[in-house]
Amino acid sequence: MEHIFYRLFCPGGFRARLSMGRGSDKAFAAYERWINNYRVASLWIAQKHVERAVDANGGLVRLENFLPEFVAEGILSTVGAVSDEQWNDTSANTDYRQNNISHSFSSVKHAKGLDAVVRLFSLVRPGSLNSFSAAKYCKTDHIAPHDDRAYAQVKLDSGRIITASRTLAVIFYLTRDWREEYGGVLIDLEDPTAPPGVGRKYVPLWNSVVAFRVPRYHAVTPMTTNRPRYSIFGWFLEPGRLYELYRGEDAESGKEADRQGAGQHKRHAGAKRKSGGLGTADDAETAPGPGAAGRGVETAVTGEADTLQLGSGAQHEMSQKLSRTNATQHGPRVKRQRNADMDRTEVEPSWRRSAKQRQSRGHRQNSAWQHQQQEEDIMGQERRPSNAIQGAVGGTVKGRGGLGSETALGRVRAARLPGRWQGRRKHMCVQ
Ligand SMILES: O=C(O)CCC(=O)C(=O)O
Ligand SMILES: [Fe+2]
Repeated sequence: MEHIFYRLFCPGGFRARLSMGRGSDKAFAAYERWINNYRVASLWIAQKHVERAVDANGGLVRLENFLPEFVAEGILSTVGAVSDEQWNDTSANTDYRQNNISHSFSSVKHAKGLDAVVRLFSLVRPGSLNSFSAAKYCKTDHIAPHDDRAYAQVKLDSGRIITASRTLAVIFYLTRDWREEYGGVLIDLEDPTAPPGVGRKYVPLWNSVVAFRVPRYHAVTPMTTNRPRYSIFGWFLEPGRLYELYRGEDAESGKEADRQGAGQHKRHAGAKRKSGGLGTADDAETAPGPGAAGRGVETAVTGEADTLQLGSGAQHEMSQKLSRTNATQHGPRVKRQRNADMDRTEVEPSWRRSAKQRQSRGHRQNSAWQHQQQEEDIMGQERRPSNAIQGAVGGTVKGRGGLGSETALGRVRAARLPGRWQGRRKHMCVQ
């Protein structure tokens, strides 16, 4: 309940809107032109070479000044203008019977102008399945250690359902002048240069991206300020079960890990949690933060709907209902939970529109190329899976994201995964 209380004092969009300052209408219009211009946006993102940078930096990288300043401002205005009612509560308590760990924040996938933002970040890995949302952390919000491992079942246009795994996490920070003492610090628990169990701190930096390969243990420290911490976060997925998922055997070791540390996350033990519930339709708006971490096998069984989005050009869509399986993997000594929520990324309409416009203007080739490219990317994977993916789909292969990272995991002192999504409960964030 504590986090709900603090959200009452977590000022929202009004202030963010002002942040564009004088002439903000003009600036915002320029932002809208930029973000809706596929060629400009895709070239900009492409020259960031995010994945190359991730690999060159041991699996996690921070890229500063990621977007043109006025674009970052425009995104902050867009996210800041999301109303309190639109933010979805994304929280759970530590509850070993429910196999939950502590996390809380607010998230939203669909709001005015947000589709364009989500679409922009899909360009980090064009033509791939992805799932992005906006996040807002208020005082006491946090995420306990987790590794983001998760599956999603994706229904292709052909009707075939494939399982996909998160493989790359991307977070874009909208935090001006943030200070460590405000909390909300990202801790990379697998940085080889950091003391074991302590990790490396990434104080959220305005207009920066942190990207890392999944799985990778990390956490967000509890917020101590009423200043909202806004971000865009999400994952790219690849076909196949590319790592093992938790099966529940390690619940006891998770308890042990909990005893050993990360005690600050227990502060939310009193929060209300929807008991045993699977995701509701509204959970689709709830972003898959902590590892959809927990979104578990139950969901798959019940076959809840989900839609993921194809990155890049955007004319093509996976407008599918997905029955969802989500779970994440833990190494030894790791607490894990599973729960249900949904993660629906609708197709971005405006680029699709502009594609049509381009076609009607005789620029067919460009948009047709994008469409075909995406279709080949996904369908090709479906028709001609790599050996790794074939094996993974068969459920026998530990993919590159799996327990191969056991060495690193061994250094994680206390790792617990976030818990059950709370579903419909909305936030009250007032000025
Ligand atoms: O916002 C961050 O710094 C990390 C968020 C995160 O780990 C998540 O949403 O799973
Ligand atoms: Fe995460």
